[in-house]
Amino acid sequence: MIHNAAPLPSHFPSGEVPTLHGEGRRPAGTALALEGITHRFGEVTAAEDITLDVQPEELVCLLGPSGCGKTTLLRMAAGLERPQQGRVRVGDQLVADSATGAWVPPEQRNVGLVFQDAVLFPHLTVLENVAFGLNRVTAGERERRGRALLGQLGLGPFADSYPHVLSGGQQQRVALARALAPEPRIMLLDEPFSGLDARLRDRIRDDTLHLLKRSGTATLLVTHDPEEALFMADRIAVMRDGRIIQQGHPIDVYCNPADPFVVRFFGDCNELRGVVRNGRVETPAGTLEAGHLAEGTAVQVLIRPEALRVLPVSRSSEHNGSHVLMSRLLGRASFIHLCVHHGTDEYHMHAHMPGVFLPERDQPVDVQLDPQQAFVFPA
Ligand SMILES: Nc1ncnc2c1ncn2[C@@H]1O[C@H](COP(=O)(O)OP(=O)(O)OP(=O)(O)O)[C@@H](O)[C@H]1O
Repeated sequence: MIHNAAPLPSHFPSGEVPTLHGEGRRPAGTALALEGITHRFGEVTAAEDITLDVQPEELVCLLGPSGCGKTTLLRMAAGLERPQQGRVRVGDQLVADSATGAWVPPEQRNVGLVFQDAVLFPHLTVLENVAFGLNRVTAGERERRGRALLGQLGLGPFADSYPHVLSGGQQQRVALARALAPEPRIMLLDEPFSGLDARLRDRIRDDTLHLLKRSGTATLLVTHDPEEALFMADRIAVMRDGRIIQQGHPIDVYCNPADPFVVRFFGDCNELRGVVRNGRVETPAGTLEAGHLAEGTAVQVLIRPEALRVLPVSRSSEHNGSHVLMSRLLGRASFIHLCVHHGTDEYHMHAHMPGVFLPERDQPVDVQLDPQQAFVFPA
């Protein structure tokens, strides 16, 4: 059975992103900790015994499909939702504890919040919006910091404009600057780029990443977009149905997925069935190690399209008959529909090849398998 599935230049030439925090002001200790959070809305379990931390300067992505509970966790960190069970800490401060009823309201948590739709104060200028939360510093310092942040995000010329003259992407950057201005202990970003068109989104993502990293701000980013998580995250926590099913470095999550759901979530793949024989599993494209799985175990095999290398060969009577059904250019890669012969069986498989690689229909091919992009799980 087969399941079918450039950033623009940054504002900041490499190494030129200004620093928000002064040197030596890096915070110590965990920036955010969610401990044993369980939360239900009626029959729906939005969070089930969630434990997650964000370290200083770290960018953690909560990644999962719609409705899995990402926003609920972010809202608990922000203080917009009280956990029915569990604790929340921001820095050293216990801000919510279901056992004792301890509760610190959002405005006292030292968190920065940015949602999908930037909501700016329409009656304040862009600079006044950014300086809004800076009420403990002098007017001069407010203006200096506000202008510095706007400059870092390429919005300096708009400082004295009102929000309605800005594009959606510019408004989103102002919202980011406003949230960053008070130097929060943690930034909480909920799908902040999803309302933007693709090219603008790539650019704002890139600018945001550089700004957060240079400012050393710990960040929890909610996204349903696996590419965004890979681009932004130091650590990814994959969620499904209110649970974190895997967390780790992006490479671990991508290359050592915990289960088929995680593999599929990063992109459609070729799915096959097999059986462990002599510690290995045979597939139409090649043989895979079965790891610790016992002899005779029925398995499912998930093969990413990029795991398949397609080699055109000349037509001959010795060739096994594997051939191209269709080729399409996706842009940076080419997508090839294959009919792969294996014994007396034929399999429809999908391959991704880098660049422009468009073999014609019926072209005989050999297919090679990169085992690092193929995964075996008990069926
Ligand atoms: N206030 C609420 N009342 C009732 N159900 C809610 C409420 N908030 C969230 N839910 C439900 O809890 C579950 C988790 O929702 P949540 O918004 O946290 O998921 P999500 O992963 O952020 O999804 P999305 O990406 O679509 O925002 C969903 O089934 C949602 O319908």
